[in-house]
Amino acid sequence: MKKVSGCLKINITLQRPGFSFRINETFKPGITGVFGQSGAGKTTLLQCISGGVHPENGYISSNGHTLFSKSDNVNVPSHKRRVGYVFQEGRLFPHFSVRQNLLYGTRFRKNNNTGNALERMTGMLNIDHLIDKYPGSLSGGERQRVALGRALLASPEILLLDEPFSALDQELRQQIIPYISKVAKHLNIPVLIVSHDLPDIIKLTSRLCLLSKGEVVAHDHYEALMHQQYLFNILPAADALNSITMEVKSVNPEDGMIVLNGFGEGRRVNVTFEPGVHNYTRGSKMKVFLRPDHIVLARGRVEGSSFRNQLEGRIVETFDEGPRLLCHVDCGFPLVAEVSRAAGRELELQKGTRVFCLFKTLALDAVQV
Ligand SMILES: Nc1ncnc2c1ncn2[C@@H]1O[C@H](COP(=O)(O)OP(=O)(O)OP(=O)(O)O)[C@@H](O)[C@H]1O
Repeated sequence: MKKVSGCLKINITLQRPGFSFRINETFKPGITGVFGQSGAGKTTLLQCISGGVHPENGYISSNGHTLFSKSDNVNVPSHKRRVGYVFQEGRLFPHFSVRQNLLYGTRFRKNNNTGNALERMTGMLNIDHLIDKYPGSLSGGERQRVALGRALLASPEILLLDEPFSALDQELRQQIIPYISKVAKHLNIPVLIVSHDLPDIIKLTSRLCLLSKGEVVAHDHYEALMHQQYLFNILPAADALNSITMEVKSVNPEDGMIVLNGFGEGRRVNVTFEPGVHNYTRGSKMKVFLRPDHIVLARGRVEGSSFRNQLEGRIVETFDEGPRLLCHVDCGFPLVAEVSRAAGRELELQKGTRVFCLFKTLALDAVQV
């Protein structure tokens, strides 16, 4: 696949009855997760990039090429933009077989290794057995995988994925996620993913663009956004996840347990793994995910319990979220814990309170980075 490296620059406005869209952002090569409540303008953003919707003012450029410019009267038609667009429901050509749909994706390829690329793609997405079928006889998940393959085979300069995982079961998501990640790295192009599934997105990227009422309210790394109140105005608190980068300190295959080191002694976290399925080596980096409502806060260490992880820290901020209280805890690295307001009151949890964050190893989800 040809390596291209370039930014997607967008500075546009668009007016609809009751909705103003205004965006001035640069998307670097790599994956950016696009989040926002329903009607925030996520699909409008993707459609402006693909050429399906025309902004009223401004410009869009990709890798230094102008796709749209009001002042220069440029508006490259959709089919001439090197944009791969994968929709929630796939949108394949119904009268084409899977093979023909995939080959349609190769029409812009300049080299002649189409057959190899097709074979690699079908193997990777587990669709080789479907190659002679027609979209009408495929399941939603199968259609989605073919649509993804078709978009990638076109060697796009920009890849847009609109809710790409929603039709896939958990197993297929886990298969495709690393593949999307690998492709994004290899192609080195901007990839924008609209998804409501935060855990899947932050396994792919930590870069998020948050939209609200047609405007970008934040474009930053998830770890930084996690500690901003406005993330919780957009995301339900239950969807938020702690994401911590740690290092493997020791591996114990007998117990299926790895010990990870955070920052400094005493900041160790135990994670389970399946020996034989995953191989971890000392010193490798891991990303650990932990839901705020899977953390128990205690005023002291709890003896004689099954909690393998008890991290001491201090509350740096609290946020009222209706019946819940979000506590931002500094325990060498930042953690957000969610408790009921009643529990917060009884334990007198407030800024400065010393607490222990307790969580089971099984509450953690870890991926190698
Ligand atoms: N073709 C259209 N004509 C007029 N208004 C539209 C059109 N398409 C979308 N809108 C409006 O533009 C706004 C943004 O819509 P958009 O589809 O971009 O939101 P979204 O963030 O993708 O929402 P969702 O998560 O529900 O898909 C909404 O107020 C929507 O009603």
